[in-house]
Amino acid sequence: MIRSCLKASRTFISHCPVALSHDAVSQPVLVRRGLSMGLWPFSASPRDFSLPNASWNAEMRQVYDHYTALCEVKTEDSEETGPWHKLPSYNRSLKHAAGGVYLSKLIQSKARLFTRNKKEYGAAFEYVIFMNKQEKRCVCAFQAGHLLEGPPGHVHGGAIATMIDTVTGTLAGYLVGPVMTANLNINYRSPIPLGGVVLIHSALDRLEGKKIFVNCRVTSTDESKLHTEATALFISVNMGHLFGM
Ligand SMILES: CCCCCCCC/C=C\CCCCCCCC(=O)SCCNC(=O)CCNC(=O)[C@H](O)C(C)(C)COP(=O)(O)OP(=O)(O)OC[C@H]1O[C@@H](n2cnc3c(N)ncnc32)[C@H](O)[C@@H]1OP(=O)(O)O
Repeated sequence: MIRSCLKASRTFISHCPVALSHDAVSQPVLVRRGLSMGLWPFSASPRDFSLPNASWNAEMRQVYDHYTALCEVKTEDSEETGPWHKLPSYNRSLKHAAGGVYLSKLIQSKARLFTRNKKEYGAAFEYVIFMNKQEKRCVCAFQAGHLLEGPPGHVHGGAIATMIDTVTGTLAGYLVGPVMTANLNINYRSPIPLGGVVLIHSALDRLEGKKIFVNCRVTSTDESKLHTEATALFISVNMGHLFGM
C-alpha cells in the first residue's frame, strides 16, 4: 500500500509542479519574475491530512478501508497495482508566492489551503480522495465537522460547494495540470447531517482545448440517497496566471 500511495503522490505531484507542505525544507530556489519556488520543494515529512485520525467515525473508516483495499489490488498481467490511488493532502500548495501586489510576507507565511486550515482533528473538513486515472474519475469520503454548520444540525451549502470545488478541481488538476474554476453549478437535493459521512463522486465529462468539463454527485455512502449534484468547468492555466505574469 505504501508503494502505491507513494506512486500516486508522485503522479499527482508531477501534475502539480509546486504542490508541497508549508513545512517543506528549503532547497535550491528558482527565482523568476517575482515567483520563487524550491526546485525540489517537498518536505521529507509533510503532514498528510487525508490519513485516518481519531475523529473519523466508523463509517468514514469503512469507506477508507474499502477504497484502500482497491488501491492494493494487483492487476492480472503485472506486478503493478490497480487503477485506484489514494491522494495525499497537504495544507499548502505553494511555499513561496513572492509575486503579487497584495501578497505581504505575513500573508505568504501564514497562507493555508482553505480545507486544511484547522489543526484540530474533526472540526471542519475531514476528507480523503481516491483517484481512478484509468476511468478519469475519483471518489472522496467527506466527514463534515461541527464548524461547518449551516441550517441547524446540517452542513452549510458553502462548505458543500467548497468540497465539490476541491474534488472536481483535484480531478481536473490530476488529469491535465494546473487549473482554475471558471464555472460551478450546484443543485442541492437533500441536506447533509453534520458529523455525517458522504461520498463525493466526480468524473470527467469532456476536454475541449483548455476547457475541462467535470460532473459531480454527492451521495450517502451506500449511494441510495442523492444529496447534491454539480457540474464544473475548469480552465488550464500557467502558474504565472496567478502572479500577473
Ligand atoms: C493554479 C493552481 C495551482 C495548483 C496547485 C496544486 C495544489 C493542489 C492542492 C489542492 C487541490 C485543491 C483543488 C482546489 C481547486 C479549487 C480551484 C479554485 O477554486 S480556483 C479559484 C476560483 N476561480 C477563479 O478565481 C478564476 C477566476 N477566473 C480566471 O482566472 C479566468 O477567467 C480563467 C482562468 C478561468 C479563464 O481565463 P483565461 O484567460 O485563461 O481563458 P479565457 O480565454 O477567458 O477562456 C478560455 C475558454 O473558456 C471559456 N470560459 C471562461 N470562463 C468561462 C465561464 N465562466 N463559463 C463558460 N465558459 C468560460 C471561454 O469562453 C473560452 O472558451 P473558448 O476557448 O473561446 O471556447
